Amino acid sequence: MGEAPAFLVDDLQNEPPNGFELKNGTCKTTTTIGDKTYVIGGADDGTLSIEVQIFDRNLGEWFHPTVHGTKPMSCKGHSAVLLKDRILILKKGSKPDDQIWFLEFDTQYVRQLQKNLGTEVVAWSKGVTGNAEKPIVISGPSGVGKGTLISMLMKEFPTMFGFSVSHTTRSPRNMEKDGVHYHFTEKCLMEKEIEDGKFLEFASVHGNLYGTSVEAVEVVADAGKRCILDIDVQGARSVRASSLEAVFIFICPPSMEDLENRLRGRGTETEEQVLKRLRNAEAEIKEGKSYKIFDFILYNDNLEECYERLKKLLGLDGFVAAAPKSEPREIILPMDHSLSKKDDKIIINCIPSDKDSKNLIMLDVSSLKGGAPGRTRGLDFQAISSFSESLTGTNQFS
Ligand SMILES: Nc1nc2c(ncn2[C@@H]2O[C@H](COP(=O)(O)OP(=O)(O)O)[C@@H](O)[C@H]2O)c(=O)[nH]1
Ligand SMILES: Nc1ncnc2c1ncn2[C@@H]1O[C@H](COP(=O)(O)OP(=O)(O)O)[C@@H](O)[C@H]1O
Repeated sequence: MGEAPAFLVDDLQNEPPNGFELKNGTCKTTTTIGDKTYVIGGADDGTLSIEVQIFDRNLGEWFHPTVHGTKPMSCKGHSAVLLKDRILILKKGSKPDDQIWFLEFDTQYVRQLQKNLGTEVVAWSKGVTGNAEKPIVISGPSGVGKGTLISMLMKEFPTMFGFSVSHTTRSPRNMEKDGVHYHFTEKCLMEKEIEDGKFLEFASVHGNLYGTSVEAVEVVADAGKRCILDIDVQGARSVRASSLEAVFIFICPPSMEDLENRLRGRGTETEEQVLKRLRNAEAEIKEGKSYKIFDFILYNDNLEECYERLKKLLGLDGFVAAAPKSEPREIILPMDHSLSKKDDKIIINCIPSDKDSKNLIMLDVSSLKGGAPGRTRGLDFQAISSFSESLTGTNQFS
């Protein structure tokens, strides 16, 4: 709860329209939803983040909501447009990949947090154009050949697939590099990050903590690649229960004897660790074969044959590795622009710097996907030089 500056209370009690930019030099906007006005803007305390305050018009009181997600860095100004369950923020004078953000106030993620915490919650997510392909979850007992198959796939299709780098509290093996094979971390640090909602899933496996951070999956999609997750059966179950749509593949050994030989042959575990992994393998194989979690089971008997079957089920048999995908389209929003909204289309009217430039940009928000704690994907941009009468001239934010 806090005191509002007098000028702000005056502004707010006059019921400003949504998207209203407060004229006090603080680059703040207001958006009213029911009895609450969300004031969004750069912090006045010299920090580089955009702050959110809520003015409850009924009570005439201010409060700070609990803020989740990745916060945007401060900017020279922004515009705000109210959508169904989130506020679209267009940052002015920012880099193309940092212009569009969403402040969620009524998404499923926010509602769940509100229920758990019993406080007012908002969550930030960054807006990204285009969609991500469904991630591929690969599971199976230790030593079955998951890592080997994933390496083969990434080697043959380097521009198509990216690996989700998990966090783990186990120690690195000889050849393993931090940030490449795993993010090697401390238990207390990882537990704190799990509590902060930074993990999509986590599990205790063979006596260590492993987990997939939301960021690990998002950075792969940001690079325009399909994400591969190498996680245990418990983790696969958690992802299956989450909102992330994925393809689930279980890799099964031809026999326990083969599994034992591979594990021992790899020579990366102590005898005690080998025995623990073999004990856990029995339950994992039972669950994997039950088809409750997995869409496909692949038997890794002959490695080359198994790899061919993996490629086939991913639609890659006979596929010639493609040239790198083109860079995502980018549009630079000028500092000076005005906005209008009709249905799911937002028209950004740019004040042109030269007369030949296209001065209308249409932002389509009809197919938004995802959101906090990750990115909001599915945005589409189109530069247009003119637009139909029915859309221009409106200056309403609804
Ligand atoms: N739940 C979960 N399991 C993971 C994650 N990363 C790795 N694992 C699983 O943890 C288990 C042990 O992995 P690791 O220590 O690399 O040993 P390896 O499987 O014998 O190579 C394997 O079943 C992995 O699939 C993760 O982020 N989440
Ligand atoms: N089909 C196979 N036949 C024989 N050895 C295999 C096969 N697939 C993998 N291996 C070997 O088994 C060991 C374990 O494979 P790895 O990919 O590390 O398993 P995981 O990642 O599932 O723990 C490695 O030494 C690998 O070279």
